[in-house]
Amino acid sequence: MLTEIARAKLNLALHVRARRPDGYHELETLFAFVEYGDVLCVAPAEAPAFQITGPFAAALAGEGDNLVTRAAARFAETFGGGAHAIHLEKHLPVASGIGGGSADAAATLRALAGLHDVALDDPRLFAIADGLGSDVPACLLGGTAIGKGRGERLEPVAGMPGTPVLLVNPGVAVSTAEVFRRWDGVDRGPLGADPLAGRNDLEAPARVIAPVIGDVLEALAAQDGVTLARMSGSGATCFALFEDAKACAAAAAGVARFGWWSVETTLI
Ligand SMILES: C[C@](O)(CO)[C@H](O)COP(=O)(O)OP(=O)(O)OC[C@H]1O[C@@H](n2ccc(N)nc2=O)[C@H](O)[C@@H]1O
Ligand SMILES: Nc1ncnc2c1ncn2[C@@H]1O[C@H](COP(=O)(O)OP(=O)(O)OP(=O)(O)O)[C@@H](O)[C@H]1O
Repeated sequence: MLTEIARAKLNLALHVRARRPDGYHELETLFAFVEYGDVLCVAPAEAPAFQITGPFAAALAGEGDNLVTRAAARFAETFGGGAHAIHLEKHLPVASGIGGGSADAAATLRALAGLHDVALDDPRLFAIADGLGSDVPACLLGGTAIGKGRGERLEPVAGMPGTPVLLVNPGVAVSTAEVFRRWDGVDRGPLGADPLAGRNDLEAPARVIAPVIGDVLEALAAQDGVTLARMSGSGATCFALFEDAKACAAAAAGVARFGWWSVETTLI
């Protein structure tokens, strides 16, 4: 059996540059990952089996089309390897901008590659990831990287490992497609030399759908020791980076009264 952590993805900055004829948008983003994530266990089995447990399992109950089983099916079509029993422990809020489903799909591919001696840099694995979603290649790479195109043109860059992060989600699921549809079409420029000085261009359209995102950002920005507070992906999860773990813990206590989902973790 192989266990993989499907770590949450953050877009430390996300610049939307243009809408393409295929309906997708050209992005420039700084991807980073945190320690915290879903837990995926994969073992060879007589017949395929898939089980979801954990705090956010209910949000996926009844959805036949999980990204985990889709990833496993694509892997089997390309590499064979027989049936597997897969267990997903769902800790990340669903449809929340931190790429939970994408991370699960990438963790599935990594686990199956490990079980069947497929190299993680095999281009066929990357092609499967690319076909499953815009964030899946970045999750397969799993480290800090600049993403261009739909997010699949990746260039690894130095990260800030160990930086304390507070994730906060106000409990509103936001559809990625709808947020992109509401983008105003204005190209506000590329990621600069310091991507942290950038922005998340999806924040404004996401706030129209879920105004509570503004409350989350305001609460995070007001905490002591915050170096950056921003929304991730298409929302509604927001993150704050802190000078030290003590400030992060104090901020977690500071926002607890709102009753939002929150997790203290670190960048990898
Ligand atoms: C917002 C981000 O999370 C930033 O990392 C990603 O761009 C979204 O990645 P994802 O959830 O894997 O998204 P996908 O499943 O590929 O696309 C969902 C929908 O979002 C829209 N979409 C997504 C990515 C992109 N570059 N442009 C888009 O317009 C499309 O309408 C698409 O049908
Ligand atoms: N294993 C999974 N975990 C979460 N969502 C899944 C999974 N499999 C399929 N889905 C579907 O994918 C949709 C998007 O979920 P996900 O949590 O990946 O969104 P997200 O956090 O907004 O991602 P992104 O940041 O990539 O936009 C969900 O609404 C759900 O229907």
